[in-house]
Amino acid sequence: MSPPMESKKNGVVLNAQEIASHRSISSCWIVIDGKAYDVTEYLDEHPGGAAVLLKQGGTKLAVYLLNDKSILAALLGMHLEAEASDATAEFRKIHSPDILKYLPEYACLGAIDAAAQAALPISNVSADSIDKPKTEDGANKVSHISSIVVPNDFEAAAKISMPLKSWTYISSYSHDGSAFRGNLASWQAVRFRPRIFADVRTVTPECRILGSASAFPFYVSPMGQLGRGHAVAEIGLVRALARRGAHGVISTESTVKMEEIAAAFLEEKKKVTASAAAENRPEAQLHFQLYIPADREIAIQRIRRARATGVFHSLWVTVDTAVLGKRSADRKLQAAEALAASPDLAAHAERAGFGMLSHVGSAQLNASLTWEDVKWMKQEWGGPVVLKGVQTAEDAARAAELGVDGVLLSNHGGRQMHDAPDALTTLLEIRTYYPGLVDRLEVFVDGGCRDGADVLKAVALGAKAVGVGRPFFYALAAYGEKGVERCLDIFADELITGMRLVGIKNLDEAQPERVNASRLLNEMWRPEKSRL
Ligand code: HEM
Ligand SMILES: Cc1cc2nc3c(=O)[nH]c(=O)nc-3n(C[C@H](O)[C@H](O)[C@H](O)COP(=O)(O)O)c2cc1C
Repeated sequence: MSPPMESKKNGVVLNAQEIASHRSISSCWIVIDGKAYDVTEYLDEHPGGAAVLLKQGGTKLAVYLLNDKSILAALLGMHLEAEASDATAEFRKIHSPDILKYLPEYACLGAIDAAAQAALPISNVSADSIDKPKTEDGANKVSHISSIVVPNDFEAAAKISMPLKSWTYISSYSHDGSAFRGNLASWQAVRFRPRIFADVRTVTPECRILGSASAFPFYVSPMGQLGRGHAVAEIGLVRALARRGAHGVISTESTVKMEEIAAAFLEEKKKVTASAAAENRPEAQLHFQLYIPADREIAIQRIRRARATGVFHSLWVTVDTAVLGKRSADRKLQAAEALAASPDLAAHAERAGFGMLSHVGSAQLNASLTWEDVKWMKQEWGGPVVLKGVQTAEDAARAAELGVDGVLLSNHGGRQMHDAPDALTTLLEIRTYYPGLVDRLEVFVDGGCRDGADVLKAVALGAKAVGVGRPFFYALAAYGEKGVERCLDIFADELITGMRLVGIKNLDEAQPERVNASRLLNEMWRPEKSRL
């Protein structure tokens, strides 16, 4: 990206009229937080597409520093409705607070003065401005939370309550969804072998995750951009976790600053500590998920910031994202949005399905990582490290050799390599070819788990805990933090009922013979048969 002509304006105070005149594909300026940015050269690189930026051209995004509005509301326990008319709210609910770092320095044209700021029109274009197709029966009311009884019920509620673009972001998968569907199917391919006469009046699903007590062997997976679901965003999530004594992993791409998430979590935890201690319940715990950007310095700063909060127990480094997977549904929407925005964007719309367009820019991800990088990450963090997105037994074994504390077998919810294995099959691979490995490091699985009882299947096969993603995003989107609490309750209830019906009093009794995984074993990779 070469510096545009306007960069020479750097440092000069710009007036409103001048800014307002830059709203085309050949020159597009936007104002964020009292500063003008020339995003002309960024139009083609913006992972959210050119159309959304062009629609903001020549206007100001009147930035409330996110913390002022949505966080305050969250802390006060208010349910703040998303502000459809304020583009800043749109900007903030999609992007992590650090996002402007990805614009090159020369894109910042400089501060604008108060008079110019006041004279500029406020953008009121929503980033979610694409109309939703009408539902078949025309019903568009989210049902009462009491009608949500299984995790999948949240999906329908979220679909009704969310704008199409945000809904697509959460529900989509890469390519045609074969890994996504494989994940869902894998859980049903394993059956229980229930035992009778086990006196299951009292059962406990408590366990330890990386040395820290957990009420359940499941946790909320890291998901970026929770602000797109609900104004309470990550704050609502961690407050619900604190109240239920559950574990959750916080994404690098969170819409709220990690320090604010940590503070809200601590505050809520303080309120419930006494009752947790009285009932002898484990306390909630947060972990931090790290995307490693191309610039190692940025990664190190991120790790240090996370560590400095003193809240995150472990670091989960995502290793399945050398580049972003091909998210077909998002790409189609971006193309449609560009075409609808302006005929000038036809060429852009055609390119939206390829390359950098509709991908996270290369600066955010890092395609050059090798096993060597594990050393500095471990050193920087200085606590438990988990590799998130391991997909073969060999890589899990290599991680153990390097002294990594855990591996999460995952295909990113079917959002990365579209023909990737499901986590349960990879777990079977580990048990078959490296039988001692589950005792050398903690093995986690995620992808497609939609039933609390299913968690027990993974534990029986040697997993420490199961990550659950989309159901919690949907729950938050449809019902705010109350939805997250209900989703946790549903998973816990199903798990405990499952333990009783299978005849398991505690998780030590969840051993491989309690499940029949023959169908998945049939599909497992067998080197002796694969040699060509
Ligand atoms: C000018 C500064 C901006 C930068 C540097 C920027 C950067 C990015 C980046 C890196 C992403 C990838 C997702 C992420 O990591 O968060 C993204 C996605 C997106 N951005 Fe921006 N953005 C900017 C402005 C805007 C504005 C003003 C809007 C509209 C209000 C917008 C709307 C979107 C949308 C809709 C997505 C797609 C999210 C998805 O569906 O995956 N962006 N942007
Ligand atoms: C909307 C969405 C956002 C996600 N964001 C991240 C992320 O920021 N970092 C990450 O490592 N994984 C991310 N993931 C992957 C999840 O952590 C997890 O691996 C996956 O969702 C599990 O599959 P499930 O949604 O079927 O339960 C995301 C998944 C979804 C659905």
